[in-house]
Amino acid sequence: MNEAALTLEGWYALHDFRSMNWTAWREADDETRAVALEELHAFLQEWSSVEQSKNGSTAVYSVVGQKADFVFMHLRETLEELNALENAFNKTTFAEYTVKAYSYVSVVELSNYLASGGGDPKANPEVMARLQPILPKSKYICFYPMNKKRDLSDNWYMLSMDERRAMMRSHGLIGRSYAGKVKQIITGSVGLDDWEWGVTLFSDDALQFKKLVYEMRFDEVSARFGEFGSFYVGNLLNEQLFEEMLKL
Ligand code: VOV
Repeated sequence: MNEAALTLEGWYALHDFRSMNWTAWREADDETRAVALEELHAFLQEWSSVEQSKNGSTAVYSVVGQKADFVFMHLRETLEELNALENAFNKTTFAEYTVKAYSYVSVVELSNYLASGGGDPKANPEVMARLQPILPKSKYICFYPMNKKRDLSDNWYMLSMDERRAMMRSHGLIGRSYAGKVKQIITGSVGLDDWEWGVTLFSDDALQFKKLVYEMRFDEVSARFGEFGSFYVGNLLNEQLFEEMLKL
């Protein structure tokens, strides 16, 4: 059997995409809308205190285009916590005015393709910071799921470790040239959701998503083996911006 890459897993991730039912929101009376906004604020504050105590992280973005209106990206230690928080949110009055648009379940993943040194990687604070990342609050987010191809002629999973490592090195070099411009969080989802990875990118310049993804299309690992799902792009929301977005 071919050699599987070794992976390290960190926090579980839930990308929860919602659309607003604007008709119902408009038809709600002022009091109901005020209760709904109050609940939304309480959740945003709770998520931010979880983040401050380093027990997880949450990023909130509006979504541009018709695929959704906003996304909550949550990172938590366990699937139970993710489940509890989505259920708690679904029980709110605010959630009654939202429609589920898409969701993605995965876990923060690092592979050993480019790993250096021995010892217990989880004893390394830099590795732990990558496995349990505090999500950047950059101006823009880009999310898409992807697979590596398993066709007869182009099957990633039939390549030797050395061939895959060489391609991942080239991938990493391109990625590194975007240091300071784009931050990536790769989450593995084999056995968890419909695609093999979730790719979440953060940047203060949305054009850098286009430039990075385009450049990677010419790199062998993406050019030959990359298969991509739908792309979601959005703008950072904080409590104030969320309220403005919901204002009628
Ligand atoms: C912002 C830039 C950036 C940087 C620096 C970067 C670097 C790296 C390194 C060093 C490594 C390998 C070790 C590890 O950390 O796991 C990876 C791993 C991975 N990547 Fe990446 N990637 C980036 C960015 C980046 C993008 C934009 C994409 C989407 C590809 C595209 O064509 O749209 C991507 C995908 C992945 C995936 C799916 C994996 C796991 C592959 C596997 O088979 O296991 N990635 N990636």
